[in-house]
Amino acid sequence: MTVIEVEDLRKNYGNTRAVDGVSFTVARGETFGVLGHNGAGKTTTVECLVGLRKPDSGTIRVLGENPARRRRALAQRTGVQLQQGELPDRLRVAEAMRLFAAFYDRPDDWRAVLERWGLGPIANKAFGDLSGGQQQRLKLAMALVGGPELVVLDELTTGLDPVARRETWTLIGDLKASGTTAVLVSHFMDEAEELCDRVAVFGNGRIIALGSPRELIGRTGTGSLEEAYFALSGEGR
Ligand SMILES: Nc1ncnc2c1ncn2[C@@H]1O[C@H](COP(=O)(O)OP(=O)(O)OP(=O)(O)O)[C@@H](O)[C@H]1O
Repeated sequence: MTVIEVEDLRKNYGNTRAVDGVSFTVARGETFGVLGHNGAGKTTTVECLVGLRKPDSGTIRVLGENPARRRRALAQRTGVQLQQGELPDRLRVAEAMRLFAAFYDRPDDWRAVLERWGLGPIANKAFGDLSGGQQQRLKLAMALVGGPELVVLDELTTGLDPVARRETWTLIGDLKASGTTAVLVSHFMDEAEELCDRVAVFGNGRIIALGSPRELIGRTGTGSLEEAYFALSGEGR
């Protein structure tokens, strides 16, 4: 079943063509990577998917709904972690989970989610006292407490040290294994190669390549998704 369908999406900011005719689909259970350089149109696309921005034209269906019209209904079925997701420093882990669970009509048991994502031992710690990796783990748990059918994660591992990044990869692996559909926006090609079933490479508001990491590596005759990305996007090294 198709969870996301985007057809000829366009969005301008004044004279800037942020998204310029983007089409793709995401199947149920798929982990789909949205890749590309700064300003390529990734965040705008994802914001349209979750109903935070209204497209100028094109059609979007997420879980069968139009996000621009049905944002609230979709928010009950979707977990979102966008770039600017800071929490108050003094908010404790358990409080954050309880608060987020209250946004949903039928949330999972937040204590169980907290344990499942390894946050039990730090449940009483304040957000500001957590390590970067722990903060990301909490944000991921918050995105999942509603028991979503789809999660959208924007630059989940930006700013994390290598150990915390790997830990986060393991969490995403667990999420994948649970069958949850995921859209990952990332700058990191190694991450996308490891985690994503398919990726869309964005450039100047368009998709310049779409396929599994293996297909893109094969198509470009390169040895890694990072090399394939450079070959496809024409970015300098
Ligand atoms: N609110 C806004 N007002 C005006 N221009 C914007 C706005 N948001 C984004 N843009 C512009 O639209 C284009 C696409 O931006 P967008 O944030 O979607 O790209 P991105 O691929 O997510 O970039 P990054 O990796 O830096 O987050 C850029 O040229 C950006 O400067």
